[in-house]
Amino acid sequence: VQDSLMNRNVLLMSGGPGSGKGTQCEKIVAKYGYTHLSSGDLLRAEVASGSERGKQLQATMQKGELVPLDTVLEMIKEAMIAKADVSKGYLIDGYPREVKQGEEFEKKIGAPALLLYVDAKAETMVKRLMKRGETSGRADDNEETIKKRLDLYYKATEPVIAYYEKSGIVRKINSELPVDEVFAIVEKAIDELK
Ligand SMILES: Nc1ncnc2c1ncn2[C@H]1C[C@H](O)[C@@H](COP(=O)(O)OP(=O)(O)O)O1
Ligand SMILES: [Mg+2]
Repeated sequence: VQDSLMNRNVLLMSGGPGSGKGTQCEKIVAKYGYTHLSSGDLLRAEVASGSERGKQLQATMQKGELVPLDTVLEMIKEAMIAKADVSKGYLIDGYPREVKQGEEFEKKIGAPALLLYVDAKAETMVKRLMKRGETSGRADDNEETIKKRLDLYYKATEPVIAYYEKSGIVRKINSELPVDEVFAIVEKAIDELK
C-alpha cells in the first residue's frame, strides 16, 4: 500500500451509468479541490491516443463489457501518483466495477474513506443516457449498449456496494433529485469526514 497516497482522503463514487457520478464529481472538485479520476475517462483517453492498448480497449468498451482488471487499476494508480504533490484528496469515479476490483484496490492502493452511492431508477438512467447520447459523442451512449451496461451494473457493480457496507463507509444518495439537491447531500457526507 502506498503511504504517500493514503494520507489523503480517497472517495469512491459509485452508481449506475447515467446516475450522475460525473456531474457530482465536477461539483466536488470545484468545492473541495479533490483530484477527479474517472476510470472511463482514463480509458477513453487511452483509446484517443491510438495506442495498441487503446485499440483493444475500444473494442471491449463498445461492446459494453468491462476491461481487464489490472489495466484499469494500473491507470488509476499512475494517475494518483502523478497528482500526489498537489492533490487534497482523490475522487475515484466508476471504480471498482466489480468486487474483485475492490479487493485489488485495497491491496494495491488502500482503503477508501467514503463511498458515495448515487442511486437512480433504471428508467431515469436510461432517459438521461439517451439524452446525453445526443451530444456526448460516446460510442456507448446508444440504446443497445445502454441496456447491456445497466444489466452489467446490476450484476457486477451492486455487489461492490454490499462489499463496502461491511466497513461502514457507504452513503446512499438519492440522485433522482435535481443536481443541486443531490450535491447538498454529497457535501454533508464529505464534511462529516473531517
Ligand atoms: N440529478 C440529476 N438530474 C437530472 N439530470 C442529471 C442529474 N445528474 C446528472 N444528470 C444528467 C447529466 C448527464 O447528461 C446525464 C448523465 O450524468 P453523468 O454525470 O454523466 O452520469 P454518470 O457519470 O454516472 O454516467 O444525466
Ligand atoms: Mg461518468
